[in-house]
Amino acid sequence: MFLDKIVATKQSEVADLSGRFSLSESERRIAQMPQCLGFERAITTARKRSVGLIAEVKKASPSKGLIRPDFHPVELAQTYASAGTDCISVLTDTEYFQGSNAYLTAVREAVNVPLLRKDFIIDYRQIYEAREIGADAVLLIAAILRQSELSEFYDIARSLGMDVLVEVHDREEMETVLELDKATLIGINNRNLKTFATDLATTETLIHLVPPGIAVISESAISKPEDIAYVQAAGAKGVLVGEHFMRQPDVREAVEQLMGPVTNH
Ligand SMILES: O=C(O)c1ccccc1NCC(=O)[C@H](O)[C@H](O)COP(=O)(O)O
Repeated sequence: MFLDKIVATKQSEVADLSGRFSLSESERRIAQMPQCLGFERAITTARKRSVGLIAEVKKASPSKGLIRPDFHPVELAQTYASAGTDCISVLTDTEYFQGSNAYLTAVREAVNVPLLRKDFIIDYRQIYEAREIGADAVLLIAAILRQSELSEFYDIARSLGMDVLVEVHDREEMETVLELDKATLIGINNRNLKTFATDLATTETLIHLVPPGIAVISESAISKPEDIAYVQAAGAKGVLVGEHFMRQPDVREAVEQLMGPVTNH
């Protein structure tokens, strides 16, 4: 299964990271960094439109291969920022998405928009690394973590001042996350990470399980205003969009066409 392959790659990357990671050194460097920008606040209470937008900087993917050959992460992030994007997701995985930690750091220096490190976190050291490279939030994927790991990693991220987007794709994952009673921001991924099949109805089916007070982001396979209307009607407070924007020559226009004008909510 492809997700197992990704996790195996992450295990070898983490083995490498472990060799150069010092907790005390990382804590010392983080203590000297500015505070994180409020990712969750930006996509929920402070969002610029009735549906919040996390726009993704994504060069390639396992399901689609190379998506944007002419790829300039900083320019893309600046365009997203000027188009009124609430948050930006930057893929840092190299092997499968042709992303990079350096892209996130460069984007951090160029825009004043909260940033999500989009990667496959399986070890606490990756959370410290996320903070050090400039992330304001991390993604925790329920499909690849035990409940105890979700809990531990959630607490570590929060202790470092970052917000957490906890991602689920099915009922069992949602129940695991809700039972934990920590997540205030849940991403429902419309893409099955094991088969790559996408279905927006995933958001509509799972959102019914979410109690009030938890904001839901509908992730993946969103490309039309009707898709936005559909997940909004289901109850999503925001969307995460990558491939659709990456395939457009004029990204700013694509954001405006998909999301409509900024209304400051
Ligand atoms: O995008 C993939 O092919 C993929 C495959 C395996 C694991 C994760 C994958 N994508 C991560 C994401 O969740 C998306 O990048 C994100 O939700 C944006 O989706 P989209 O708008 O469809 O690019």
